[in-house]
Amino acid sequence: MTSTMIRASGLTRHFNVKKEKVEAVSGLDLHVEHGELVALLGPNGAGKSTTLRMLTTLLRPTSGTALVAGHDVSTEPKAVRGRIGYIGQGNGAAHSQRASDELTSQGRAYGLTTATAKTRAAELIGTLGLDAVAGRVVSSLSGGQRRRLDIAMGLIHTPPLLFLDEPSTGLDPQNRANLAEHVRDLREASGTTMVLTTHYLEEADQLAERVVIIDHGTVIADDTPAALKSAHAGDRVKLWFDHDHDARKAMVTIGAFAGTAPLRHHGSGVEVELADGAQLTPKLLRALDDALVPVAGVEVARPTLDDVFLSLTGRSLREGEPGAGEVAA
Ligand SMILES: Nc1ncnc2c1ncn2[C@@H]1O[C@H](COP(=O)(O)OP(=O)(O)OP(=O)(O)O)[C@@H](O)[C@H]1O
Repeated sequence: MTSTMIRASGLTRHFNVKKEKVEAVSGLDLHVEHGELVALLGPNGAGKSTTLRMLTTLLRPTSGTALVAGHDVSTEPKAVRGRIGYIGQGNGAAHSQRASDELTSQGRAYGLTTATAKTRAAELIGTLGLDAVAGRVVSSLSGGQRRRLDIAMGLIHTPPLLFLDEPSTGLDPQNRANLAEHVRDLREASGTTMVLTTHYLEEADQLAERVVIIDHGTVIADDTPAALKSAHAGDRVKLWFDHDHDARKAMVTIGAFAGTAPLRHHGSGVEVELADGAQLTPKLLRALDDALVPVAGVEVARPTLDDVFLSLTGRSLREGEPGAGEVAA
């Protein structure tokens, strides 16, 4: 049986910055069912954290409504807070308590008895792979361990709904993968509904069952990663040529072959989007051969969520990252 965990309608939040109105979130709608793992994905400043802060009652909406775990965030904030866990950006102050004690204290703060808090802390230490460091002071933990402790802190009172604001920001790829694995295990073991924000495309793709893409404070797409990719992006075929003039010549053949499919040209590389790359690439190579354009290399890649974002907005989520949008030679 499913039931609605979050129902937000027309959620809006403005900020006044030096007499100018910043519309951080504008008319955002979001539904999350019990047991789902949903990622809010979007570029910097898209409004993900502001959305999370409204859903967790840390910030009042300017307008719109949100029911979270059955309660209204504006009129029943206390009831909402008792039913959720929230792991914000940069939690985990450098406390001098031992990790296990920190967790037990947090449980006591939520009204658990000492015995229950200790049992629950031990369970979470096990699930999150913190056994080896449970007796160490929190300030001595690594970034990845600290982040897992943050998650344990957010789950100590066994909330049915957990919010994680950019849980893996600042972690290296290995720790990011490790954290993702723990989040998945936790969810499988407990059935906790989870909503996380991220600007890591791979994280959203691999971890979430549903990805809600946010841009300029509003939802621009909402579906499973696979459905988003098949609806908004085809396969990416990258071709390399020995000379720039070959690449330019190839553009003519490819343009005629692929019709209106988007083309990107960078130096001696060309990128083309084909609905079925596996089937059409050999035909494309034959067409280039017939046109006497020698191809130096080819690669067919399945679309990523970045391709989806690009197709929806004309921008890359990776803008600003080295090599973004280029076809490497
Ligand atoms: N307290 C605030 N005062 C003024 N402007 C704010 C405040 N909080 C957020 N904003 C602005 O609202 C917009 C959305 O910010 P938000 O932090 O929600 O984005 P985000 O998607 O979480 O970005 P990031 O991925 O960088 O964390 C940004 O333009 C930001 O500068």
